[in-house]
Amino acid sequence: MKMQLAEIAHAVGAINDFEQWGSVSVTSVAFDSRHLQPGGLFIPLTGEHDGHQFIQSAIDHGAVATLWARDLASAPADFPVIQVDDSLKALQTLAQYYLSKINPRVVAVTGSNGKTTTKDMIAAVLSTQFNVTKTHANFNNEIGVPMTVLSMEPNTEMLVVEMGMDRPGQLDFLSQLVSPDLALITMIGEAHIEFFGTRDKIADAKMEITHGLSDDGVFVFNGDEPLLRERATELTQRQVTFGQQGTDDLFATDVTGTPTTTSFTTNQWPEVTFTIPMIGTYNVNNALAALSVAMLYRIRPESAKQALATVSLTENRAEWVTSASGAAILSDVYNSNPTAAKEVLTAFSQTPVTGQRYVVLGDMLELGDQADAMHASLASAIDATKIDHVYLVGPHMLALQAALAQQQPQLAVSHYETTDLATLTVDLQNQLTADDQILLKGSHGIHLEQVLASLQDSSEN
Ligand SMILES: CC(=O)N[C@H]1[C@@H](OP(=O)(O)OP(=O)(O)OC[C@H]2O[C@@H](n3ccc(=O)[nH]c3=O)[C@H](O)[C@@H]2O)O[C@H](CO)[C@@H](O)[C@@H]1O[C@H](C)C(=O)N[C@@H](C)C(=O)N[C@H](CCC(=O)N[C@@H](CCC[C@@H](N)C(=O)O)C(=O)O)C(=O)O
Ligand SMILES: Nc1ncnc2c1ncn2[C@@H]1O[C@H](COP(=O)(O)OP(=O)(O)OP(=O)(O)O)[C@@H](O)[C@H]1O
Ligand SMILES: C[C@@H](N)C(=O)N[C@H](C)C(=O)O
Repeated sequence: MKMQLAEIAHAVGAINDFEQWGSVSVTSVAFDSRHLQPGGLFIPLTGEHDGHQFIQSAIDHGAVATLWARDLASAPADFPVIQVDDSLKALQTLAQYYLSKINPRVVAVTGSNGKTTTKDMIAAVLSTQFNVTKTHANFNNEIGVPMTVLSMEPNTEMLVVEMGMDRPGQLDFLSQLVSPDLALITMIGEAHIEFFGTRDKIADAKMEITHGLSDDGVFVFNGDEPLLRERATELTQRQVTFGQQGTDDLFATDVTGTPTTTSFTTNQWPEVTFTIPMIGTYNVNNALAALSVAMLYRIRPESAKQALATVSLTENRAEWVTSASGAAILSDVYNSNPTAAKEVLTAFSQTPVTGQRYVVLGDMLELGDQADAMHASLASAIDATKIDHVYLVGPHMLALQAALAQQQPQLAVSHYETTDLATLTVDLQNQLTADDQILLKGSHGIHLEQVLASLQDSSEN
């Protein structure tokens, strides 16, 4: 971005006299002082601590100005300050102003699973024809979405923004903030069901992404999900469905896979075989979502094919890496919930291996009073004839351990507390050989990425 401080001050409704600094040029924003770039505007937010206390760090990292939601007397002397009532609201207001200034077409993506993967795929296919800005990593909430908007270069033509939620009303706010031209829902699972109770209520909350959709906008969704089909009938906007069934506008045919790629054709372009660098039929759905957007924005299928084949994906989403001992690790450690865990367990169990197949499953969080039943249900995706040892982490996984003991008593199963990742790591390091493969899957809060890092670290093995 490139704006003068006077323009920013007017946009956010500054309550102090900023005129003396009006010509200061701002080229980026950051809410973490450690991420400030020279020319940046510091936006102090309040988390466990108050961000205002890091103003000197922000200045040291190159900040040329700061928002300030505290008394001016506490602000740094002789430094450009824009005083506001609420810095988070100011961030969001500034983003809305900047969005109207750049005026890109906006594609908004949500869903219980697949948001980040689909966002990356959509950005890849659109980038063959447009200047695209997309959400960085998983920046998808009331802080992440405005940060994404403000990361746009002035020549941005398409903004692909991921929207997350774990409470009703959050997507309504985010959708109204960016007024999408295209709203997309990948699927309805069980993520954060603790705060909703049923998948119906999750579907209601996900549909909020259409609240900011323009009248001539388009709603794109997984047509294989009845909860979405029935809710889509209430919309007046144009709709496009994708999925694996012949009733969808865009559906896959002839799906084939290898451990590292999945290929498919579609009803819309039967002569074109698409290949994605990912395991799992579920990722075909993410690619179909992206191809639906490509179709709507008239991207040539050959261009979309090339873009998907070389898509740059966010790490730790069914990503193959190698352990220090040479074993193949399927890292799916960013997050977990029942649908996601079953999908990746099924895909992993089908990959050819010369050695052993191991699975590490961390607790799935935010499932509420359904947690134990949902953890036990993973047993249906674990086949003792294909998996040699299951390592479980967390209190909820005790329910799965009990289910496996009852249903497949011959299967080797170990359980660890969430505070016991070091012991699990040593046990795995002692077990893994170059012929083996291992799946790591668990909720963000279980931090299996620590186990992953240790397994990859040759100095530890
Ligand atoms: C409020 C905030 O800023 N949080 C960020 C903060 O975390 P924390 O509270 O621990 O900060 P501190 O108390 O340490 O510091 C307070 C502030 O001071 C800043 N600061 C600190 C030290 C320093 O030296 N200099 C500083 O300037 C600091 O940055 C704070 O602003 O810091 C963490 C580290 O930087 C951030 O990770 C944290 O950011 C939170 C998680 C956040 O929301 N970040 C967004 C950009 C984002 O989109 N993050 C996504 C995850 C979003 C997510 O979880 N989505 C859910 C669905 C939506 C749920 C929604 N209800 C929600 O709450 O998010 C999903 O399922 O996908 C991401 O990073 O992946
Ligand atoms: N279409 C899908 N259907 C079911 N599961 C999926 C799908 N896409 C991805 N997953 C699973 O969800 C995991 C997370 O993928 P991704 O990060 O793209 O989703 P997300 O919605 O952004 O997740 P989060 O909300 O946790 O950030 C994947 O590693 C995979 O296990
Ligand atoms: C990443 C964050 N949005 C999330 O899903 N947190 C839950 C509790 C988790 O850690 O899985």
